[in-house]
Amino acid sequence: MAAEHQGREPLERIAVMGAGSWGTTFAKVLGDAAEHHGSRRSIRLWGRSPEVVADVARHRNTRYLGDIALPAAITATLDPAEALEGAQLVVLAVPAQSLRAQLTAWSAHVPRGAVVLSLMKGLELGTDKRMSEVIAEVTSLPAEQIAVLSGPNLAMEIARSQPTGAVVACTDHGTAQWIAEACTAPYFRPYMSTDVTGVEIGGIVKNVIALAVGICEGKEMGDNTKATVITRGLAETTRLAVALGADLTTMSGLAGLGDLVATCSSKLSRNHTAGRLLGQGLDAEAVGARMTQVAEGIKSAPAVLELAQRLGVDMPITAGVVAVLRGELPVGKLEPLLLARQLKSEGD
Ligand SMILES: NC(=O)C1=CN([C@@H]2O[C@H](COP(=O)(O)OP(=O)(O)OC[C@H]3O[C@@H](n4cnc5c(N)ncnc54)[C@H](O)[C@@H]3O)[C@@H](O)[C@H]2O)C=CC1
Ligand SMILES: O=C(CO)COP(=O)(O)O
Repeated sequence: MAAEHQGREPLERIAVMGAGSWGTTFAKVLGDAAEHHGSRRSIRLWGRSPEVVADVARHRNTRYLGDIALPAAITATLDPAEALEGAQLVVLAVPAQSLRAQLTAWSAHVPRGAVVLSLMKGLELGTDKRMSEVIAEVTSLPAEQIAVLSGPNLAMEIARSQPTGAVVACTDHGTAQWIAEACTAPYFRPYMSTDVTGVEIGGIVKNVIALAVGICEGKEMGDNTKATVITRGLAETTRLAVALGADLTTMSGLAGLGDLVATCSSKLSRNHTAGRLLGQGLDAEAVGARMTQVAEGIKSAPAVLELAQRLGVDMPITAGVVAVLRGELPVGKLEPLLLARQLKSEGD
């Protein structure tokens, strides 16, 4: 089926770089999808922990996914070159701030014809680049070989085969379709888009807004407050996305509103959890020490704010979260600061 698009061959050899909660879960999606379609597929998962790699050989990743069974198509290795050899699709699922260094080390092993798919939801500190931009810089691959996937995709729910949607975006529709077909599983429904910027910005900024909603929860505020932060959070996400050339409709889709709602309401979300701890009075350092998995919003928030300021985009919730993270604003002052802003029309 995939061979019908752009002359691409069926997707049989995949490397997934990153054996944390999302990398492992997405590998499972790809394995279950192949099984469902009766296709042959080899999925090589690269991990940096010998314990995790040994566990995956027993079809488990207990550290991240408890007793969930992994499909037989998944094998694991500590050797990035072995994972990448012959891969038609290279899936990246490491923390955003570590991507540039890791991909630089791996890039000689990325097959030239491969498509690289980012699962990451972070903005690079210091450059304010999206992950697709970092991938393009490091690998020099053309845009039609770089794709992103985002949406309301809390890994643990998907690992338990609970149904969800997602968006695969690539400037080349055929590439997006090739990937979407390859990851369509009975519980996973991808949609396609060519709006790479919008899909990435939705995923990046919702983590910052989830920190803000978590703060509200930590301070035991009610649902009106949280709904207001979510809605105005979507407004500032949309302003930034549109200023960067994204499509407005992406923001009301799964990678915009969908992911924002999931992350801001779920106890499974690491960003939401980190926000709750901030709201309870812990400082950013203490929160970081408590987290065992990446909460991308903590590092991405200052980059989002810098990007917005450079573009002249007003992002008051993001600015407040950054001030709290930097220890410049006591968490108790965030609410009065946001409420005391000058009156404006809702559409502005
Ligand atoms: N977990 C989820 O529900 C979802 C996560 N994402 C995104 O996927 C990306 C990866 O997230 P997760 O797999 O959840 O993270 P995680 O914290 O569960 O796992 C990260 C993995 O990267 C590895 N790693 C490699 N280099 C690292 C380094 N320098 N520092 C730290 N870890 C390193 C870790 O060993 C671990 O296997 C993030 O950008 C996240 O926002 C997106 C959708 C859902
Ligand atoms: O991106 C996610 C859900 O779509 C996961 O959110 P957290 O990284 O906050 O856990």
